[in-house]
Amino acid sequence: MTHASAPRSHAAPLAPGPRGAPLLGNLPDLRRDRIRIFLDAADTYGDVVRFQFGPGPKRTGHLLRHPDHIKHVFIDAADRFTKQTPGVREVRALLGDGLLTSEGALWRRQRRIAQPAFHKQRIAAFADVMVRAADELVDGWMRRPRPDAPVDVVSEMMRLALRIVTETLLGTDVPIDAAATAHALDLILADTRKGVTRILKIPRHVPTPDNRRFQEAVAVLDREVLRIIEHRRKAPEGGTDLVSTLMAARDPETGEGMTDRQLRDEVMTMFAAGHETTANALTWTFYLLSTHPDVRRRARAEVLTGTGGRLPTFADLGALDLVGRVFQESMRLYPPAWMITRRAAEDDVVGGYLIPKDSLVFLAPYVTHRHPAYWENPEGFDPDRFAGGALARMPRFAYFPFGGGARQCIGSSFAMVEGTLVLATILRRVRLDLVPGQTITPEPGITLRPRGSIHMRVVPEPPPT
Ligand code: HEM
Repeated sequence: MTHASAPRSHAAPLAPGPRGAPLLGNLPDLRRDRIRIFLDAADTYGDVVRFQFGPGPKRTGHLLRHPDHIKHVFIDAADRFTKQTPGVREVRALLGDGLLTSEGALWRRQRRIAQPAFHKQRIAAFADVMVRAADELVDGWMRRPRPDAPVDVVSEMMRLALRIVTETLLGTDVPIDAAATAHALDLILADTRKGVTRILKIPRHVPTPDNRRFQEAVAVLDREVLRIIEHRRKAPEGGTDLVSTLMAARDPETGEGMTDRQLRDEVMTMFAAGHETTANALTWTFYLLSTHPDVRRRARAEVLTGTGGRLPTFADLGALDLVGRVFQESMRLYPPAWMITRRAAEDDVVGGYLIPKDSLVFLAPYVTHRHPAYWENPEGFDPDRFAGGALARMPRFAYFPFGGGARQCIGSSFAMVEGTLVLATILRRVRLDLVPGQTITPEPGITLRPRGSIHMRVVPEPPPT
């Protein structure tokens, strides 16, 4: 079996795929349950599956499951694929032309400017903030009249990750209106989710009730982001946080700084991309630990021995091997960026099939992370599958929760450190037990959230000795 992906060829056949309705193709099915349809289609048709959302290549999408095909799109043929996709068009209404959505020379310049804020030393300096924020979250739970009353882990993790990203990257002690921000983001994400698969596209400027609500929510976030920027402007020169770095950056050719609009787009991007994803990963992790008490017990034991019972630090990360693997395995089963999309800028051939110019490719960590050729018992939660550097012995893109190539997540190390330290800090003091009777299902939007809330009871652990 060969998975080599050759350059353009018009002789290549179209990929197989499920038959759809006459006009809308597979769109009605995908609107119903994208995850199930993708998994079933890959089982039935193999590593390259074609979906049709209407007539023409623009309404054609290819699910690519094989690690070599993922590498082809991210690395080998990266210049043949763009981010001109429905998802990016939707999030651009909020993020403008920030790092996640821009392309070409603008993206290259912005990435170069932002990169130093994510160097290992910087992340080490953020570790204390991450641990303190998580420990204070537990303090808050314990101070309630009934400390063991259930909490909604979805919103608690969102609040925590929002605090961490604002206090570290955005370098601000401006109190963010967390409730208003979370509400606005919820609304925007829900609307964006609908937008990607909406059959009838209504332009954003048409004042429908949905569009009005969307614009109001964007205005709430704009207000918070502008507060951060104004606060930075008033601060003395020479801050080392990301916002200061972006403000101080000068174009080497023109000597010009970033416009207010560009600054707003970058801060909004970090604000949104820097907390939604990590919060979802943490939420899924606590859910999985509550359903696998043996793993939870082992992870807590590691926290206590690895740190001697005190609060964890950046230097402890090496001793938190299992905790890190728990986070990795949780992102295998529930990758927050569950599907990454690109558009073919020219005809290409992947796995022997034609990928016509203008059609889409779907790289879905959710699907590849369950590829039966690479993962034993793919639906099982088993952090030990990552033990002993197992990942290094697998094909590079069998696991890719942070994407790959030049557009790989800039915050991946930040997120791994945050995930591991937050888990260790919380596991040290409490256990989160799933309140029975809830049906937990993933909701595939731009990110993979649980549908609704997840209520969990906070159970204090014996104090570390
Ligand atoms: C568990 C947490 C996270 C996951 C799973 C995740 C996932 C991803 C993925 C898959 C991409 C690539 C998207 C694509 O190729 O289209 C990406 C890009 C990006 N992520 Fe993350 N991310 C996480 C955390 C973060 C954090 C903490 C930050 C910032 C503080 C961040 C900021 C960004 C930015 C700015 C980009 C765009 C990079 C570029 O195109 O140059 N992410 N992320």
